[in-house]
Amino acid sequence: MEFFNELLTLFCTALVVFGGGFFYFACLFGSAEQKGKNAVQLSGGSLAKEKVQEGYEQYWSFFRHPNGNEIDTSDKVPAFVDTFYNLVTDIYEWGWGQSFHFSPRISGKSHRDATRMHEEMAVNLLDLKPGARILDAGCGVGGPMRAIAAHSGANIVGITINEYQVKRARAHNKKAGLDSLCEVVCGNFLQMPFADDSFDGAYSIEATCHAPKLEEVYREIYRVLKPGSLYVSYEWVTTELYDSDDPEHVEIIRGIERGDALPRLRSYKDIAEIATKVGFEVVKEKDLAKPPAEPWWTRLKMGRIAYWRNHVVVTVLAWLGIAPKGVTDVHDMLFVTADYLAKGGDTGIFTPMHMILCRKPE
Ligand SMILES: C=C(CC[C@@H](C)[C@H]1CC[C@H]2C3=CC[C@H]4[C@H](C)[C@@H](O)CC[C@]4(C)[C@H]3CC[C@]12C)C(C)C
Ligand SMILES: C[S@@+](CC[C@H](N)C(=O)[O-])C[C@H]1O[C@@H](n2cnc3c(N)ncnc32)[C@H](O)[C@@H]1O
Repeated sequence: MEFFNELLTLFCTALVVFGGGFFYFACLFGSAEQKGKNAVQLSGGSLAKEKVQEGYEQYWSFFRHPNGNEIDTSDKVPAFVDTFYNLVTDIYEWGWGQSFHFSPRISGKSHRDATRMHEEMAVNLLDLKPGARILDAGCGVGGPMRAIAAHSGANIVGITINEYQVKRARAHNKKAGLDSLCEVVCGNFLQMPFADDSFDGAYSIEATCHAPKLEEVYREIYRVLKPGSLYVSYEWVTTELYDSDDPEHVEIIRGIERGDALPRLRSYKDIAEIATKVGFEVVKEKDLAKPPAEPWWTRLKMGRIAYWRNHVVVTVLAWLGIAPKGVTDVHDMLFVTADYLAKGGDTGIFTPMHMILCRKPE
C-alpha cells in the first residue's frame, strides 16, 4: 500500500512538473520579440487545418526531382512560395519573431536590437525623409516595415504574395499604432499593382531570393521608382568561397534552397550585373556578413536546445489535435534547414546579407 502511495505521489509530481512545463511552453511562451504567437495558436496560414499535411506534400511536389531542386517552370514559383509561407509563417513568428531575416550578432546587444540595427541600416542608406513613399518588396509580417516607419517617419507600402501574411502584418501594424504609416498589399512583386515612377525609394530584405529571375523583380522595382531615387536590397547568395565542384558545398546550398523555397541561389557576382542590366547605377555593394561583423548564424546554433523543446511541443500539440497535423513535418523541415544554414555560415560559402545599393538615374 505504502509503495503504491509513493508511486502515485511520484506520478502526480511528474505530471505537475511536465504538465506545467508543457503548458508554459505551449500556451504562454512566445517569440523573443513582441509576443505574436504561442504554440497553441500555430496554424497553416491561409490553409484550412486539415489541408496542412496536403500543403506540405504539395510544397515538395513543386520540385521536379525529390532530391534535386529544379522547379518545373518558373511561373509555378509564386504559388510554391505562397504555399511555403502558409506553412512556415506561424512557426517563424513563434520561434523567431516578426522580422523574417538574419542580422550580424552584436556583442552586448540582444537579437532584437541587432535585428533593428540591421533594418535601420537600410533606412540610413536610403536617407529617408518623413512623408516619403517607400516600397518594401516582400514584406513578410512587417517587422522591418514597422521599425523603418518608426525610425524615419516615412510611409511604407509593403507587398507580399501571401494573403495570411497580409492579415498578420495589418494586425501588427494596428497594434503598434503604425497603421497610418504602414500599408500592406497582397500581390506578386514580379507584376506590382503600382504606377510607374510612384515611389521615393525601395528596399527588400531577404525576399528577392525567391524570384526565379532576379532581373524580373529588379526591373519591376526600377519601373515603380521615381528617377533619382534609391533601392537597397539584402540578397541571399553564394560567396567567392563556394566551389560548385565540391560535393559538400553543393549539398549545403541545395539544403538551403530546399528548406527555404528558393528556386536556385545566385552567385554574389550576378547581383550588380543584373542591377546594371535593368538600368540601375550601382552605388555600393558589400557583404555585411564579412568581418568585423560577427556571425549571423550563432542564433541558429544557440537555438538547438530550444528547437528540440519546440519539436516536443509541436508533436504533442499535433497529437492532441490542437495544432494541424502537418505542422510537425514542417517543423522538422525547418530543423534540418537551420543546420544547413549554419553550415553555410561556418564554411563561409553562403551569405544572406549581400547588400546592394542602387540608384535609378535622373
Ligand atoms: C529569409 C528567409 C527566412 C530566414 C529565417 C527567418 C528563417 C530560416 C530558417 C528558419 C528557422 C529554422 C529553424 C526553426 C526551429 C526549428 C523552430 O523551432 C523555431 C523557428 C526556427 C528557428 C525558424 C525561424 C526562422 C528561420 C531562422 C528565407 C525563407 C528566404
Ligand atoms: C523571408 S521573407 C522576408 C520578409 C521581410 N522582408 C522580413 O525581413 O521580415 C520573404 C518575403 O518575400 C515575399 N515574397 C516572395 N516572393 C514573392 C513574390 N513573388 N511577390 C511578393 N512577395 C514575395 C514572401 O511572401 C515573404 O513575405
